[in-house]
Amino acid sequence: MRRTVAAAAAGFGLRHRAARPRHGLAPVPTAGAMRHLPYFCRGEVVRGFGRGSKELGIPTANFSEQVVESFPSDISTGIYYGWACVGNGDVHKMVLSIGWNPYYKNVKKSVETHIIHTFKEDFYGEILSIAIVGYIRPEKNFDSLDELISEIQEDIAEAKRKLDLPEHLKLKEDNFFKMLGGTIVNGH
Ligand SMILES: Cc1cc2nc3c(=O)[nH]c(=O)nc-3n(C[C@H](O)[C@H](O)[C@H](O)COP(=O)(O)O)c2cc1C
Ligand SMILES: Nc1ncnc2c1ncn2[C@@H]1O[C@H](COP(=O)(O)OP(=O)(O)O)[C@@H](O)[C@H]1O
Ligand SMILES: [Mg+2]
Repeated sequence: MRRTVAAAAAGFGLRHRAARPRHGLAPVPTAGAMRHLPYFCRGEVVRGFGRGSKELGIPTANFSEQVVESFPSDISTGIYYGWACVGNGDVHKMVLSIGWNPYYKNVKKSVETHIIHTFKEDFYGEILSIAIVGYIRPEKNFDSLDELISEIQEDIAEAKRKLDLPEHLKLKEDNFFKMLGGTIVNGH
């Protein structure tokens, strides 16, 4: 497993210290999120509750419990963005949710990646590789499913914009994504 490059992460953190202010709320501190970035991870895609595609229209590739537990225990729950590839496929932009999905009151923590790309078919059982490069916001509860969906759509728009910045684009080319069929980390 590749972890934080301290110097890069420190500079990164200063520029991204505050989450975007929404609904007039003050930005929240994000030290617990940024300290670990960029964070690289690989693992098998497993089944979740099947809500992403059916209820939200936004599928999320869920990591196994073992991979979830391999994340740093002090990484902030919340919504992140970065890069992802399935197997040895192309690298795409992604948004990621880490936590308990308060709208659904999940009992187990999940780490779920929505890849900003249209796939022809599901890829359960495949190896998903991700580089988490930035933090967007904490997880929230919502009064309705429509509010959750529109917030996720905003996250996707923000991720698309941010990932076009040169400091993020360079991670798309990282050697981590070039180890085709190479070492699988996190025990998978
Ligand atoms: C970008 C993004 C943001 C999300 N934000 C929230 C959130 O604020 N609150 C929440 O309860 N769930 C949030 N989720 C998680 C969804 O509720 C979850 O992906 C959905 O329930 C699908 O779960 P499943 O994979 O088990 O089917 C988010 C997911 C994504 C991809
Ligand atoms: N763009 C995408 N991003 C993430 N997963 C996708 C995407 N397109 C198709 N999928 C497939 O959809 C599955 C996720 O759908 P979802 O409804 O969240 O089910 P689950 O609850 O089993 O995670 C992924 O495991 C993957 O096989
Ligand atoms: Mg899912």
